[in-house]
Amino acid sequence: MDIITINHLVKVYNGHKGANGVTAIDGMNLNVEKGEFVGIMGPSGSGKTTLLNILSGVDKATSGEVIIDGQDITKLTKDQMALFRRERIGYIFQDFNLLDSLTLRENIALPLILDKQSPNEIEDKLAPLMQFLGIFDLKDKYPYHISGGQKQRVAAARAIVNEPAVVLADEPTGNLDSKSANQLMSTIASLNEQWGSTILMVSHDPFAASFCKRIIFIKDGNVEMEIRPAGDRKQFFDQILEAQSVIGGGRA
Ligand SMILES: Nc1ncnc2c1ncn2[C@@H]1O[C@H](COP(=O)(O)OP(=O)(O)OP(=O)(O)O)[C@@H](O)[C@H]1O
Repeated sequence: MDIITINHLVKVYNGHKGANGVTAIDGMNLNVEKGEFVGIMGPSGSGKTTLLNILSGVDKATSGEVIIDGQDITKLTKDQMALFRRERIGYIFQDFNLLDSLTLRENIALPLILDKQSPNEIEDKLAPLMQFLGIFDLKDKYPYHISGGQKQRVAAARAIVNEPAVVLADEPTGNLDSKSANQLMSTIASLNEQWGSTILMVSHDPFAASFCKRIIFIKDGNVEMEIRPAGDRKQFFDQILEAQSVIGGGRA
């Protein structure tokens, strides 16, 4: 079952009033199935951020359809989109965006509190998730009391606590050393494999991308090619490097 269906998506920046704008997305078609872990790669300027911004409703498509969990988000008003985003989309950001004045438990519960769920409902969702991620014993601590790796797991828990249709991750390993990047990607992969979350991740980093189950390479605002692992993760890493050498996609 598709959880994301993108049909003939076009995004032109500054194309109004007869001006020739910049075409960032150029008639893209793309499907993501429920439970997939998809990486989006491509050279600088190929349209990755624009695609993520449209999926998250930060930016409006110029034309085309973007159907997430049965809803064409291009048809939503600003307020409807804000609600849809809060209820149906989870995010993992580069800098985690945890709130220092809240405990870890409160940080994770925030989407549920905003959704006005009862304390019992919230507890029922939080406890198994925190246990799964190995952060249950830290629940009453504050972000400045815990390590970077633990912060990542709290951010991952917050991204999926309200069972979003899809989790969007934007360069999640961008600021991390290689050990932390490995830990974060293992956590994200376990959310996908064991918790069943659908994840779409934009990354320049072949190591991070090697945890994905499918990688879509975009170029000039369109899907150029896609690859799936032919063997283990090391082999997939080599496949990614090879694909990048064909179309470009390292940090320009
Ligand atoms: N707000 C904007 N106004 C005008 N043009 C824009 C805007 N944002 C992006 N663009 C252009 O759209 C194209 C796609 O940009 P985008 O940021 O989506 O690429 P990207 O693949 O995410 O690049 P990077 O890997 O460098 O982050 C580029 O030509 C860029 O210059």
